[in-house]
Amino acid sequence: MTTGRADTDPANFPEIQTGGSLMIAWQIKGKRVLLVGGGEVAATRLVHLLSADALVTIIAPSPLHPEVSFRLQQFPNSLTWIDRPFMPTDLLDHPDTYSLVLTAIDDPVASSAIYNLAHQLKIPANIADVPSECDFYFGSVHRDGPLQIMVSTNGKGPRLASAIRKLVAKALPRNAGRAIEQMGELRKELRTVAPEQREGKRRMEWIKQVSDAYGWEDMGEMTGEDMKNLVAWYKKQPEEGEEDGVVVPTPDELRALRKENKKEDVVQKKVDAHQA
Ligand SMILES: C[C@@]1(CC(=O)O)C2=NC(=C\c3[nH]c(c(CCC(=O)O)c3CC(=O)O)Cc3[nH]c(c(CC(=O)O)c3CCC(=O)O)/C=C3\N/C(=C\2)[C@@H](CCC(=O)O)[C@]3(C)CC(=O)O)/[C@H]1CCC(=O)O
Ligand SMILES: NC(=O)c1ccc[n+]([C@@H]2O[C@H](COP(=O)([O-])OP(=O)(O)OC[C@H]3O[C@@H](n4cnc5c(N)ncnc54)[C@H](O)[C@@H]3O)[C@@H](O)[C@H]2O)c1
Repeated sequence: MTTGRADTDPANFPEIQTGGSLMIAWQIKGKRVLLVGGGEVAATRLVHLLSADALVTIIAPSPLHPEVSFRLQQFPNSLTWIDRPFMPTDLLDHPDTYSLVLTAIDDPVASSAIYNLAHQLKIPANIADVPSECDFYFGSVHRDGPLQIMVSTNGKGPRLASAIRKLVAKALPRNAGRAIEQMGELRKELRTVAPEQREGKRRMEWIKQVSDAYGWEDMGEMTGEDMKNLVAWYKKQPEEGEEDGVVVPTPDELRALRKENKKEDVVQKKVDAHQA
């Protein structure tokens, strides 16, 4: 956040340790990915790709790993299987088809050839187990609805990444994923009732206060009715003073509204009482 004051003391700026990788959440939904190989590692790649709603062409000769066969049945609209080894024309004849190329095959020579073709066509590629032929590495991923946590050791110790991922998952609040899902709903709802650009600052302050004031349990257990009451509360707030006028109900106040009748003036009364 800008303070309006030019602060030039480097001690106030984040320290930078170079030599890492760029950690991003790639929006691959609806885009096509080439996955070469149909074994155990290919099955793990499919878990990541399907979780991200990608479309996947799998090229691998029979037999497939049972999990890969299962995914083909489970996601017939997202997955296509070509039952043979990879051929260079798979890429050369389709230079604009694939957003991403992954290999998970037990053939280092074929792997390198595929990497070189992808490189030539400027398609990002991951060659499982060959860091020098990876434009990006996979990480160890924990998923709970919209919550996605990726642990990477930047190639130093994949098994340790897996161990850290398990530790992190254990330390999370029980319903973190659900609470985040609910927060997404609330943010969406607020943007529809207060879409104007000038509302942005107030809206953000409101969401910040809700995020800070509500525990994970409160957030996870919020009902549709609670959200309507919260949005009604927001709308009843005085607009003057922008973010300074923003007050959120406590979780108890919000729950109390459930039992009372749903007339808007009840919300108005509570807003007034809270601000008094
Ligand atoms: C995280 C995970 C994600 C996934 O693949 O889904 C992943 N490897 C996992 C497991 C795993 N892989 C290996 C073992 C055996 C034990 C060991 O060697 O430690 C185990 C552990 C096991 O099987 O228990 C063998 C291995 N892997 C690589 C090499 C080559 C090298 O390092 O040079 C070798 C040695 C081959 C050899 O020695 O011949 C390379 C890579 N593996 C990566 C990712 C990338 C770096 C990510 C990072 O460092 O954070 C990177 C660079 C490229 C890539 O593949 O993207 C997944 C855990 C998923 C989970 O359980 O949650
Ligand atoms: N990064 C990781 O997490 C990790 C972990 C373990 C193994 N690996 C590596 O990943 C690779 C695959 O491992 P796996 O356990 O899935 O092996 P696997 O033997 O189970 O599967 C290999 C698959 O590749 C297919 N294949 C081989 N040559 C092909 C070609 N030219 N075209 C298309 N398909 C081809 C096979 O038919 C098979 O489906 C190996 O190199 C292994 O060392 C990576």
